[in-house]
This record gives sequence, C-alpha cells and structure tokens, in this order.
Amino acid sequence: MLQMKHIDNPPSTPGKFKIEKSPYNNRLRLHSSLTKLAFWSLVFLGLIFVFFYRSPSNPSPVISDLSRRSLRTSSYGGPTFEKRVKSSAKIRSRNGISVLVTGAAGFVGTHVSTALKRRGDGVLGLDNFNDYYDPSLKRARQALLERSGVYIVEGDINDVALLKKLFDIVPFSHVMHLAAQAGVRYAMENPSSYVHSNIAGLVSMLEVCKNANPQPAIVWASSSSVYGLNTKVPFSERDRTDQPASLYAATKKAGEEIAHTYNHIYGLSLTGLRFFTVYGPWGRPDMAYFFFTRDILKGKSIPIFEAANHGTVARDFTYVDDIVKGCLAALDTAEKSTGSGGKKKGPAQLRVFNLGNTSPVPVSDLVSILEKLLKVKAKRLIMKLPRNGDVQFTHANISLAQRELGYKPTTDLQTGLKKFVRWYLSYYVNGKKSAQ
Ligand SMILES: O=C(O)[C@H]1O[C@H](OP(=O)(O)OP(=O)(O)OC[C@H]2O[C@@H](n3ccc(=O)[nH]c3=O)[C@H](O)[C@@H]2O)[C@H](O)[C@@H](O)[C@@H]1O
Repeated sequence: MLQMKHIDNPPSTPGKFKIEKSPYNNRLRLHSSLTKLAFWSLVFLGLIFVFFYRSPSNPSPVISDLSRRSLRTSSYGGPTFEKRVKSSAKIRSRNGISVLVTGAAGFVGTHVSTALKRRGDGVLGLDNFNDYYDPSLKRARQALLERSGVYIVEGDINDVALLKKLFDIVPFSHVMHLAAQAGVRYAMENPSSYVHSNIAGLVSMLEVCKNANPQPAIVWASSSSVYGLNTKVPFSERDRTDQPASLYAATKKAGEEIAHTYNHIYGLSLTGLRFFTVYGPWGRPDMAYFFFTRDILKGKSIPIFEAANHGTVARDFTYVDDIVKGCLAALDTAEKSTGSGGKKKGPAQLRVFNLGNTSPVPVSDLVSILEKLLKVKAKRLIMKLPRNGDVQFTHANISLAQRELGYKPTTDLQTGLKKFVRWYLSYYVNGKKSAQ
C-alpha cells in the first residue's frame, strides 16, 4: 500500500525517488510499463489516424468546401499503380502520341479520351471526381473508359507532386487539359472554386509541364464566354475579349494570358480552344439542354431566359463529336515545345481557336426540339435574362480553325439533341438511374 501511495503521489523531484526492490515492486513496474506502452501505442495510433484522415488522399469531412469538392479516395504509388499508368498510356499505333487527359471523367474529357484510345494513342486520365454535379455520372463515365482501357488517376491538378510523379512514369508528348470549374452562373455561388481550378490548377499543371523533360505540347479548354460583352458577330479570335461578363469567363481569359506567359518564358507549345456551348450524350447535368430534358420529363416548369424587350437569347450549340474532332486536330497539329529543363530554347507555338457550330439557335427553339423528341409539352416559364454572367448570344466564326485544323462541324442541333435524348432515356429511364 505504501508503494501504491508513492506511485499515486510521486515526489515533485522524481529523479530522487528511490524505488525499493521487491517482487511486488517488479510486478508494479511491469504493470506501469504496460500501461505506458498501451498509452503511447494509443497516442501513436491516434497520430497515424489523424495523419491519414487529414492527408490529401483522405480528406476529413469537416475541411473547407474547396477540398471537400476535390475528393481523392485512392492513394497513388507502388508497382501496381505504375503498371496501370504505363499500360493505359502505352501507344498502340504507329505515329501515336501519349496524352495526359485532365478532367477525363468530365463530359468532353470522356469523349476525347475514348477517341484517342480508339485510334491507338496512349491515354492516361486524371480527375478529382468533385461533386459540382452528380459524381455517379462521372463514375459511370469512368467505367466506360475503363472498358476501353483508359485508366483515370484520381487526383487534383493542384497536386504538383502527383503530376510530377505521372511525368516521371510516362514522358507524355501531349497534355489535353480539360479539368476546370465549368458553368457560368455557379461562379456567383462559389467564386473560389473557379480560382482554384481554372487559375491555380492551370498554373500547377503548366509548372510541371515546363519542368518536364521532354516538355509536352498542351491543348486546353478555354471558352466562348471570353467574348463577354463583345457585340461584333460572329465572334472571331481577333475580337476583343477584355469584357468578361462572369467570373468564369474572367478565369478562362486569365488562362489565355497565363498561357501566353508560359509560352513566352519557357517555350511551351500551347493551344487554347474556345468551346461554344458543347452538348451531347454523357453531358453535364448543370447545362440547360440537360436539365430542361429532366424537368420536361418530370412535368416541372423550365425557366427560359429572354433579353430586354423580349429579345432572343441564343447559343451556338456545338455537338460533342464535332468538338472532339477539333481537339484531336489541335493535338495533331501542335508543334513540339521548345524548352528543356525549365529553359526556353526558341520560340514556340501559341494558338487560340474558336470551336463552335456557326449557327446560333434561340433557347426557345431548343425547347421546341426537346418537346418533339420527348413527346412531352414543356411548361415554359419566360424569365428575364439574369445579370449573373449570361450573355445574350454567342456565334462562332470558325474560319481559322477550318484553315489550320481542318475543323468542320457536321451536326445540327436537331440531330445532336436526338442522340442526346436517346442516351438520356437509356441511361436514366431504362437504366433506372435517378436524375438529380
Ligand atoms: O460556351 C461556353 O463557353 C460555355 O457554355 C456553357 O454555358 P452556357 O452557354 O451559358 O450554357 P447553358 O448554361 O447550358 O445555357 C444555355 C442557354 O440557356 C439559357 N438558359 C440557361 C439556364 C436557364 O435556366 N434558362 C435558360 O434559358 C442560357 O441563357 C443560355 O442561353 C457552359 O455551361 C460553360 O461551361 C461553357 O464554357
């Protein structure tokens, strides 16, 4: 009992405390050591838990919205990972290229990856599977790509260590950079997500590309929205782009300027593609044609925007297969970057192209086409064009892309929407997936 008392009430100078030697004492020491061991083991396990739980590959549920939206559930590294990466990026045709496709589980990314793989190019995908829209649709696209031999690494373009690792494993000749925060109106709700993906993410990617040896040629997605308040139609690449109407447009415009800088300083070959309202199967649920379809089928009313004095709002809707052809042509005509080891050796290619359809269609006509295809009358709710980023119309002049890329869109809105509706019905209605 005396000893117990000593242990319960140790002197303030423990170094001077002399423990008596007795078997009971030894047992006590053993007991105390076991308690300590258990305690420190718990502390150690706790630390490991905290480390992994908060590490980028396993984000905590209470971290910032930005990180939450960049979920990365699988870790990378190890021989199995490297084998998958190499096999996916392996070129299987003569004159093939090896392409890192960022945003591969996205709408355009999925279509471009499939097309590249089909012609024998090496393709590795990268996507963070964020929840800007239903991630299960991204997972379904991933499954589709996996069946055609494209592996998607789960990670964020801001993860420089991951990007470097991928370039260590594969000396990509090209990067098709499609990862971005899309959507014009959402920029009012979550402005930082645009800065995170479209500016910081782009810079991370360019930093890694500039240091890679060999440097890849980069083709990336800009947007028709850079024309902003420009009223001269059709929009030509030479027109002014200094009046963006949304933060989304401003970040895409910033991307074009950043591209100029990396081309100028480091000799990176860079091609920006200004996509005009791309639509089609496996599309984005945040886009009007997609949620109009969902809501018409549900019998919900759909808001159709009109400009002042009943002015028509129109878009140069462009079918995804036409966009894919433009992307592949941009990759095929991209010249090599000229730098090495982060240093420029000579001038490099810097291009920007409109990829549109050259025939704007009023949004009300889009709804009429959907009504016919779905055989359901829409409940139209005419609303004033909100002042949150929308522009009244877009119209692409594509002569430059025609000349330099041989780009020639062939799908009109009626034909393209027919293909979209067929996919939509088979995916959501027959496939019994819930449309959120
Ligand atoms: O071309 C582009 O660069 C952009 O195209 C689309 O942006 P947007 O053309 O605004 O596409 P939607 O959001 O699908 O809108 C299509 C049309 O429907 C109209 N709309 C949209 C939403 C709505 O509730 N009602 C409505 O009438 C819009 O004003 C617009 O004219 C994409 O969402 C952007 O990511 C892309 O960068």
